[in-house]
Amino acid sequence: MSRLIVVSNRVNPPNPAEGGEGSVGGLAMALAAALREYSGIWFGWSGKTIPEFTGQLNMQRIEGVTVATVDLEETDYQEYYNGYANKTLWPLFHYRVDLTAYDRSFGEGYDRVNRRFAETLAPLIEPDDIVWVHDYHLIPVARELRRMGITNRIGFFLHIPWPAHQLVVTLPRHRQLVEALFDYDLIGFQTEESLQAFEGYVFSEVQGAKNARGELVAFGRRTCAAAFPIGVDAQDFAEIVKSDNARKTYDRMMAHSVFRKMIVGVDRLDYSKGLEERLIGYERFLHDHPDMRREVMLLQVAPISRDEVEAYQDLRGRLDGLIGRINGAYAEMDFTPIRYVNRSYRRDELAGVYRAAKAALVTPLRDGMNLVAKEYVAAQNPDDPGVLILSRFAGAARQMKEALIINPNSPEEISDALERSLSMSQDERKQRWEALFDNVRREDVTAWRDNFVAALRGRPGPDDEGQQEEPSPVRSLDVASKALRAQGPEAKAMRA
Ligand SMILES: O=P(O)(O)OC[C@H]1O[C@H](O[C@H]2O[C@H](CO)[C@@H](O)[C@H](O)[C@H]2O)[C@H](O)[C@@H](O)[C@@H]1O
Ligand SMILES: O=c1ccn([C@@H]2O[C@H](COP(=O)(O)OP(=O)(O)O)[C@@H](O)[C@H]2O)c(=O)[nH]1
Repeated sequence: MSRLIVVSNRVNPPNPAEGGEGSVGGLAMALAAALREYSGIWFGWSGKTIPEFTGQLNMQRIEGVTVATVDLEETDYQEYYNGYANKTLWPLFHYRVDLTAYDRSFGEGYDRVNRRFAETLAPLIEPDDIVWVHDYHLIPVARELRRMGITNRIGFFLHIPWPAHQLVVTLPRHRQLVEALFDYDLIGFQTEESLQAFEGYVFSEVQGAKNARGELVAFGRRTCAAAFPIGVDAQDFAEIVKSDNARKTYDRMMAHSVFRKMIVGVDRLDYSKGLEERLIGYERFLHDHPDMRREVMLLQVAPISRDEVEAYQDLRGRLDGLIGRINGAYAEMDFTPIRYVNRSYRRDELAGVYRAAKAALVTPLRDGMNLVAKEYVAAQNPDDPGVLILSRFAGAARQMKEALIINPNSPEEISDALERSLSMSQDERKQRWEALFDNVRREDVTAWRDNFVAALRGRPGPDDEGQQEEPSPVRSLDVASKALRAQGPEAKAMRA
């Protein structure tokens, strides 16, 4: 059986010093779960910087997975991670052109680090391995590996939205970026919407087409693109919620919210998460429902993220002000409307918090998926579940239609949804939750991984005929979709 080599900027080895938990963020959580059943290698940045890049690999064996990390130079970190990844691509792909910085040095740092990643990774790749690269930090990795003669199957998954064509073209080097994606055998997106936006760019900007096999053809190459919505390890989460730590947290939260219904929000402190809009919606609720004020409290967990980037520092300052204003206006001597914490919590603690909350506010302005929405559902008590309030702009909204779907730009919609969720009958809550949980359980992280890997294995290998074919304008069924439909038992057999 060939090995799976996973490549991502953020690598999440469980840290014994943190009680077995790794870093916060959906990608790391999902990959840790996805790799558990595969014998493979997880390659990426160590999270550390050194004065000069050495390419020295730090290898560790953690719970059956070989983790290989590399340190980056401080300039790499500034230009590639803080720069091109988080000041250019992240805001642009989340529709924040106003926050997007186009600095040539960022692009150079991005290319350099991608080359360094590829050069360090290449010696680890064996002929039968399949390589799966993750997220916007690492789009050019396949191009660099191909330049070094690596012919293995290489797939790419984008965890964040692919934006509309009009936004992509604002990027000075948009063509090179998209061309680099054509060095992958398979490109995965979170949603059909992102897939269509990507195809829209290929058809109208670079005159690409789909061939009779449903492959995208452009730049004299062909690839396959499809949507693979990521999920959570629902089974694992349902177990975690029964653990001692989760129960203790649940009891603590219940004791702290006696006579009150707790509403919860859990997000990295990021402008894409719609935290300001959420708080303004909650303020509107407090204003419009004086009778319910003393019945509720909002717990917002917001671990600091990317704090060297100005837009994140500014957001933090604005949130401090906004929360101070709302608490100042509505607090009583024995009641604080918003409890706000900037530290991160372990999964088992979060599971207890989710279960104690009567409603969850997940209100991103744009989000690739949003795993918190799925974790909240997975953690509920089936006999007395809470209500999920979910932004229509989260990728998760495509699958979670039984949530209360809102537009986060409307304080009234948030306020109305809060009122509705807190007065919803148990029958309605159960009905909605059952449908949501069914989806969270079926379309979990294992299905996501197996579907992607099966589709990637189904792609023609280097020795197959017809790699460079002429585009034909026929738009037919997606090859990846066919692979997905065919993959049930095959995918199971692929687990190591
Ligand atoms: O690595 P960081 O800079 O600390 O940021 C954390 C991660 O944020 C983003 O997560 C995305 O992936 C999730 C799982 O697919 C998805 O649910 C969420 O909507 C995305 O925002 C980012 O894409 C990751 O690369 C980061 O590691
Ligand atoms: O204090 C915290 C806050 C968040 N998370 C985890 O971070 C992930 C956030 O993923 P999501 O897809 O919602 O958003 P992202 O941060 O990846 O954009 C989820 O698995 C959360 O459980 C965590 O472990 N501790």
